Formats: sequence, C-alpha cells, structure tokens
Amino acid sequence: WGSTPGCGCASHPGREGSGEALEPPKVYSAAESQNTVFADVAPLLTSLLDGYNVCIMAYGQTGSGKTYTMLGPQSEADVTLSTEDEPELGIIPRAAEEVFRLISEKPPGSHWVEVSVVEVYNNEIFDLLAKDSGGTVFGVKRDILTTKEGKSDVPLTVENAVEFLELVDKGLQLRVKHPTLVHAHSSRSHLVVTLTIATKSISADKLFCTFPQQMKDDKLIFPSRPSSPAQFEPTEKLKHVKTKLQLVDLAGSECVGMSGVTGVALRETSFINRSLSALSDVLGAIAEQRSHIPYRNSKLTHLLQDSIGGNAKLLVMLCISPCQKYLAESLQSLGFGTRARQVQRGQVKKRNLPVSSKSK
Ligand SMILES: Nc1ncnc2c1ncn2[C@@H]1O[C@H](COP(=O)(O)OP(=O)(O)OP(=O)(O)O)[C@@H](O)[C@H]1O
Repeated sequence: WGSTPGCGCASHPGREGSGEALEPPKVYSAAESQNTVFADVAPLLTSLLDGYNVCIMAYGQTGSGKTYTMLGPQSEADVTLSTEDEPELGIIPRAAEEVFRLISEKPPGSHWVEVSVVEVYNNEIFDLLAKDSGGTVFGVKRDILTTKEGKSDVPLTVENAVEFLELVDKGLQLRVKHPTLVHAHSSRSHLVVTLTIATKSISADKLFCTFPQQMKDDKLIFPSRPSSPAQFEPTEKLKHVKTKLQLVDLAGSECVGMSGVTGVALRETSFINRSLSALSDVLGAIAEQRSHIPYRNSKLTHLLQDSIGGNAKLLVMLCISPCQKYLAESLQSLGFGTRARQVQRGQVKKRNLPVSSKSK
C-alpha cells in the first residue's frame, strides 16, 4: 500500500520537571522532506556533546515509515545507505554526520566515537558487527553488559561518518525481515545503533587552570609553570567521560489479524508486541515516578536503560498511517506517544563537562 507520513511527535523530557510547559508535538505530513524533520532533531545532538545521553526512536505500526524515518528508503535488493539517496537519508546517517561535524569543532583528539549495531530479535540481542575468524560479518548473540560507565555492548571505533555508514550497512544486511500482508519488507527486529562519544576530561577538583594546555598520551602537558600556587597535578590523569546516542528503529506494533502472520512470523510478532508493551510500561513507570522501573522485563528496555532513564533526553518519532483502515493501530501509537510525553523527571544532569569548556 501507499507509503506513509514521516509523521512525528517529539518528547523532550529534559525540559520536564522544571515546571516549563511542554511544546505541542510537531506533526509532519508525508510530503515533508527528511531534511525538514532532521532540522528539528539536530539540536538534540548538541546535548550529547554537552554531557547528556540521548535516545531517538521511531515507533509505529508495521509499514508506517519507521525505517524510512530512521534510515531512509530500503528495498529487499538494496538495504545500503546509498549516498545517491542523500535527500532521502533518514535520521541515523544524518545524526552521525552532525555528531562528527560537532566533534570537528572541538580540540583535536579530545573526542572519539565508538559504534555498535545490534538487533533485538525474539528477545535476544544479536551483535550485527561481530566477525568470524575469516573476517566475515555475522550476527552473534550478546548478553547485555551494563556497567556504571554505560557500556552495554561491543563497540568499534570510527573516525568519520563514512566509516560509520559502512558499518551500519554491514549490520543492515543481517537484520531479520519477513513479508507480511501489511508490509512486504517488514523488519522483524528492533535495530539499535549506538554511538558512544568518549571525551577527555579532568576531575572537578582540578579546574583552576587557565593557561594553555596540551594533551599527550592521555596526560595534560603544561608548557610553563603557573604564577599562582599549584592547584593541580601537572600530570593529572585524564578521565574519559562517555555519553551515548542510541538510535532505534523499532519493529512495528502489529495486529495479527491484519498482518496475517503464521508460524515463525507469528512467534516474532508475539515477541515484538511484548517488548513494545514492556517499553510502554517502562515509560509509564517513569511517568508515575515509581520506585521500581521494570527495565529488566525485556532485553529491549534493558539495552536502552541508560538512554531512556536517568540523566537522558528522549525523542520519540511516531509514525502514523494515513489510512482509515488502520485507525485502531494509529490510536494505539498515539497512546504510546502520549505516555512518552508524560514522562516527568527531575532536572536532567550532565555527566560531566568536556575538557575544552572546563579549562576556559
Ligand atoms: N515519508 C515517506 N516518503 C516516502 N516513502 C515513504 C515514507 N515513509 C515510508 N515510506 C515508504 O513506505 C514503505 C514502508 O515504510 P517502512 O519500511 O519505513 O515501514 P516500517 O514502519 O519500518 O515497517 P516495519 O515495521 O514493518 O518494518 C517503504 O517502502 C518506505 O520507503
């Protein structure tokens, strides 16, 4: 059937809890360009370099335009993010380009980027970038290794947006897709692309230095002695502060009667619907400020814990079908969006300041 609107509404919990009224959700028509949508998304990426974890996710019924919104047009024959489709590229490639542009404005060597591409399929996490001994990429099942540093998967370092796109392309070849009655190229898994930005930073009690410094081998080098008494260790070891951008193309919420799935696909649908309902429960628990947030009820919410809970900013793109036939599904998606907008948190805290702003 005809394609869908890249309809989206944004939830910015970062402003909530401050008593400030929320902006009404933005609505985009099907004809709106990817460029216009991204122009509204881009400011959130500045927060990433300011020390916040950020999550941008697309939610909606199967076939409603989530993959188009997050990645760009995909066909069975070609799932690559071709630069020929540049005007149609979605949020993920554009976000990577913007992150590297922002980093290029920082002191050389002060930031680096690690990437992981995983899919959550039937409540299991598969690393789509893992290689076998011959160097061939294949999906490997992973456990979530959540640590205090927020490292929850196995990342690779990338130097620029082109390297990033090459990795995402490789991962996309392995993503599980099956035809359904609603969508011929239906994604059967949640795709989670994570960019971890590591920033060299000094500890808070060593912030008095106001003269030029350089970095070498993770040490601060001071070219001359300060005139005031030493308020720092000249060879103070730098801390690496990590913030995380998680870009999520969720599998579609699906009514079995409509999609006509049976067998393996029916099992997939059941896992998809259960994990989406776990995600909704987590947002509900955060919104109600419950003491226990059920992140561990599904691998999806566990994987996203750092970027939807705690000190994080979340943007939800809701994809809504223009077809009257799918009214019930559209209302269900709007219900999810309403829940996301109700999330109330205290003042969002930055993880730390990057070295460039601290040393001014
Ligand atoms: N705004 C748009 N402009 C042009 N084409 C679009 C737009 N949104 C979606 N499409 C097209 O509609 C079809 C379905 O979109 P898409 O694959 O993004 O759906 P989906 O929500 O990811 O589905 P599923 O959950 O089943 O994977 C695709 O052919 C896609 O290219």
